[in-house]
Amino acid sequence: MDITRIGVVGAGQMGNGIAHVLAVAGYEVLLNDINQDALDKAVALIDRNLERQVSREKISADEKAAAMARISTTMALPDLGKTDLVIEAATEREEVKQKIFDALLPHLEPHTILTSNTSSISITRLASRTDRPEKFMGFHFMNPVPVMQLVELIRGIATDADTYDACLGVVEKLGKTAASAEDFPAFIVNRILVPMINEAVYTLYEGVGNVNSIDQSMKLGANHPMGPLELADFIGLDTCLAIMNVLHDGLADTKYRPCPLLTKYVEAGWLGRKTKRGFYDYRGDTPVPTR
Ligand SMILES: CC(=O)CC(=O)SCCNC(=O)CCNC(=O)[C@H](O)C(C)(C)COP(=O)(O)OP(=O)(O)OC[C@H]1O[C@@H](n2cnc3c(N)ncnc32)[C@H](O)[C@@H]1OP(=O)(O)O
Ligand SMILES: NC(=O)C1=CN([C@@H]2O[C@H](COP(=O)(O)OP(=O)(O)OC[C@H]3O[C@@H](n4cnc5c(N)ncnc54)[C@H](OP(=O)(O)O)[C@@H]3O)[C@@H](O)[C@H]2O)C=CC1
Repeated sequence: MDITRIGVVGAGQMGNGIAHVLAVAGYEVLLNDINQDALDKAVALIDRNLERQVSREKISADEKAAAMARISTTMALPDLGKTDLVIEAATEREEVKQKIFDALLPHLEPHTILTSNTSSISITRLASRTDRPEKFMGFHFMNPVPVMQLVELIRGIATDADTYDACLGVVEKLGKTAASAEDFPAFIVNRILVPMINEAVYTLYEGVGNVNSIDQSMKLGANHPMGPLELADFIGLDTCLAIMNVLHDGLADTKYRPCPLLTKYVEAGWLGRKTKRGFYDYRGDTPVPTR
């Protein structure tokens, strides 16, 4: 199947990165959000990240200009009706994603493939509530999208081979590597990574270490590029908590219970970098632990 126009729903940290790499690869991108401010910020951030790539000679100035010209934005979801593929990358809440699909489906052409960048939610369940479960699958990028090599591709129970192959073709055109994951809670990367982050929060909660010693231990002692609490702030504490809840509910095992301290940070609205406070406070020149 020939894919040329791609719709991206949600212009947060993942949506802007996804739009960026799709545009560089030559796709026409239509980026949607409910918030004009999020769209404006996403376009400004894409411009900045592309400029950094130009200055590091990863792409030319002409390639940057061509990529920017391929990105349009809209607050009207029906505008995505003319795309060949939609990648939904809105907030990690099933009811949010469900409402988006309900609103979008009447406008989609029959051939359009519908995918979700969800970190954890059942692809089969999301697909079952659409008119095209065979053309629905998980298209899971990693953060930061322009840097991370992997994309997890997750087939729902009804996803057909043509849909999988078309999405694989997009991943290959992006120069990224696909990993095929079965549709179980949080798939592969987050099934392993996010319980590790949750355990780091328990380590903090129980006073085994402080924010600095926990992050330093995993950076210097296990060669992780970021400490687990720094990484949690980078992913978003709301997203980490949502993933733990999906694991806990979906696998019915107490080993996945979210740490109460993670819940408390989310309740405070301290969601990490995106709200400037989480395990670290980002409002100054350098991040400072918040406890
Ligand atoms: C939650 C989920 O569903 C799934 C997930 O995504 S889980 C999260 C997965 N991601 C990770 O684990 C990231 C772990 N961290 C890292 O790999 C590294 O810290 C990092 C790549 C983010 C930054 O690396 P670093 O060496 O500290 O920084 P730095 O040297 O400044 O940047 C390295 C490159 O990344 C780019 N970069 C860094 N942050 C970026 C961002 N937010 N957006 C775009 N590009 C970025 C830089 O421009 C630089 O590019 P070049 O190599 O082309 O020069
Ligand atoms: N963060 C990460 O490291 C990763 C996240 N993901 C997944 O990607 C998705 C997005 O995450 P992320 O980008 O981090 O989240 P963000 O919170 O950064 O962005 C989500 C964006 O979606 C917008 N949004 C909310 N509701 C709607 C709607 N109905 N229509 C259109 N846009 C909407 C939000 O607007 P507003 O702010 O106004 O609510 C916000 O701009 C989630 O499913 C997440 O699990 C996948 C891989 C990695």
